[in-house]
Amino acid sequence: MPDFRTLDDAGPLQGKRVLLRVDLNVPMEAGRVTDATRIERVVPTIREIADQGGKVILLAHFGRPKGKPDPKDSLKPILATLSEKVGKPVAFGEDCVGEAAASAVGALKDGDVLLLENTRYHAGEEKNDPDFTKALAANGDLYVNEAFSAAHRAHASTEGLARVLPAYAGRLMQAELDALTKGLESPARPVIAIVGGAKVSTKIDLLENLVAKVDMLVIGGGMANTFLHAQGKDVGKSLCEKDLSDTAQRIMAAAKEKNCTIILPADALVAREFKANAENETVPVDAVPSDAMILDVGAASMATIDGAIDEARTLVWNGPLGAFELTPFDTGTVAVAQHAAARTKAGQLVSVAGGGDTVAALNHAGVGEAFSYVSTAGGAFLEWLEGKELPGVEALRAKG
Ligand SMILES: Nc1ncnc2c1ncn2[C@@H]1O[C@H](COP(=O)(O)OP(=O)(O)O)[C@@H](O)[C@H]1O
Ligand SMILES: O=C(OP(=O)(O)O)[C@H](O)COP(=O)(O)O
Repeated sequence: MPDFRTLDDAGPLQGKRVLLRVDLNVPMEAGRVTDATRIERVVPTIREIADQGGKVILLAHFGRPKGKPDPKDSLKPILATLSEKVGKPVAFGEDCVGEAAASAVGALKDGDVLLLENTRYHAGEEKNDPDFTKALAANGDLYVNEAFSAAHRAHASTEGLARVLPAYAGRLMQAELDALTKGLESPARPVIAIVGGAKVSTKIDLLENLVAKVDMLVIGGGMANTFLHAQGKDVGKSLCEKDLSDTAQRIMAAAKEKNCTIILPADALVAREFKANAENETVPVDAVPSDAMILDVGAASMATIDGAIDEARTLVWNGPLGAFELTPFDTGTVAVAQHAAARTKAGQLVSVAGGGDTVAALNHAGVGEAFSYVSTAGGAFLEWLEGKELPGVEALRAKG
């Protein structure tokens, strides 16, 4: 039994304005959604509320616009895919608060669905500002949090609203917590974690706790470059947060103390341009040309990672090993994903992966269905794994 209220406790929804926080931070390319998993996973809840005659008002963020409107982070381009998946037209409000939001909400009939523009267009969102929370709450009778993948953020729409409106966990929120608890509460050992991707500064700190929970930690993607730099290697023009060298060193020391083996790439696929089919070569990580970027792990690293997976009985994975959206820099991520999927199918591995881009990468590798569980969450999943209470979930509990 969950220790917070769920949609089952919300009473009749007919005519109610339901503020439904979802995560629509989906991978996009040229204005089109390239992986709709996060949308598909919230559709049942949208339909459930609409079918009961509730007015569904979707709140979501996109990208990191830093408190100001920025057209490149508009949610409008997502509307077509959202409507298609929901199976009926979804209205759009040009702002999530104020007059634009109020009139869009006022125009809703029972069972209608409305998407409001990016909550992060307002500085009050990330500051969890009480006045901004009040402005959001003005358009709802109740609040349902369905955004497990943003629950590690204590923002107005993920945390604040739960404190000012009757608050409930959505079906996906419930399902994610149930599945992760069942799959990973007492994982079969050894446990291997793979952490890659591009959100280095927001994820690096949590590796310090993670090394105490897992037996092996594979570091790939942009995260690996930061560690290679901390080891004194020249990573050329690679995505790398050089000012986080101390943090990387601290994590390597913590891993040693906790007997967690850190696996960094030994070789890398490098290129001079960040584009598909850019001229590329495989080099050892201590021979990266100063004008090149590491865009994927090399073949020797893939073999090492596959070998480590063979020793493990549980895999947790967030963050692609390379820039998988661009061929051939998807090679490492695809090969390792397929290897993990084969081990899972053979009953030798429990594999749990998550994150907006990681899910897209697994689908790209054709193994989205083959993993034991695929979460919509990346950073939130890793924080949950560390044992941290997620602010978005905690706020729901307080209302329980
Ligand atoms: N070596 C690299 N250089 C540049 N970008 C990379 C590299 N490796 C991975 N990435 C990028 O990381 C992004 C995904 O990172 P992140 O957002 O942290 O993952 P998730 O959404 O799964 O949590 C992808 O867009 C991918 O292209
Ligand atoms: O995409 C997300 O997280 P993820 O990249 O960890 O999967 C969430 O929407 C959170 O976004 P944020 O990391 O900008 O707060």
